Amino acid sequence: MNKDLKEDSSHQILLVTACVLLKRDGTVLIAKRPEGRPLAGLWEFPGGKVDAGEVPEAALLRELEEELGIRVAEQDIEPLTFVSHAYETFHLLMPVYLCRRWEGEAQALEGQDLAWVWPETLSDYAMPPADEPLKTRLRGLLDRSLGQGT
Ligand SMILES: Nc1nc2c([nH]c(=O)n2[C@@H]2O[C@H](COP(=O)(O)OP(=O)(O)OP(=O)(O)O)[C@@H](O)[C@H]2O)c(=O)[nH]1
Repeated sequence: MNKDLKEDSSHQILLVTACVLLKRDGTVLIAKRPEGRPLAGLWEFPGGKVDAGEVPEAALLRELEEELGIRVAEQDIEPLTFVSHAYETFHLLMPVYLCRRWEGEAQALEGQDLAWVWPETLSDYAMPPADEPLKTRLRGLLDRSLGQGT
């Protein structure tokens, strides 16, 4: 373990779930964090913190309903990748799921801007530092996942 990792180990791990909602046309949903919140103005994948006593999948389904008003069944989310990123004051551990089927139309229920974007254009959007590696990784992951025809 290098020195930086050791120092980071004193930080609290924050477990946050995120979702790549993928439409049939190949676009994915990103949401802009509203003013007044940390990292305001940055685009991110829908999701949020896992509450104490909650399992990540339940947290994700709850957040998707609260933030976007869509209902997702647990069997319709699948693990896609994860992010492990050291922020100044906490260490983010973020499982990222893929979802291709949901009920309802995504609405901005928390005052956030929403955008359906092509994965290859994610680099045009300012995202939190933790999401930077996802911008390039996602395209390959989605190609592979769709190639499986699941
Ligand atoms: N949902 C989500 N959170 C992300 C992403 N990238 C990233 O760094 N985060 C960080 O993960 C944390 C999620 O916190 P949040 O404030 O959205 O969680 P929440 O919806 O439960 O908010 P709350 O504290 O108001 O209940 C924030 O520190 C946010 O910056 C991402 O792509 N999606």
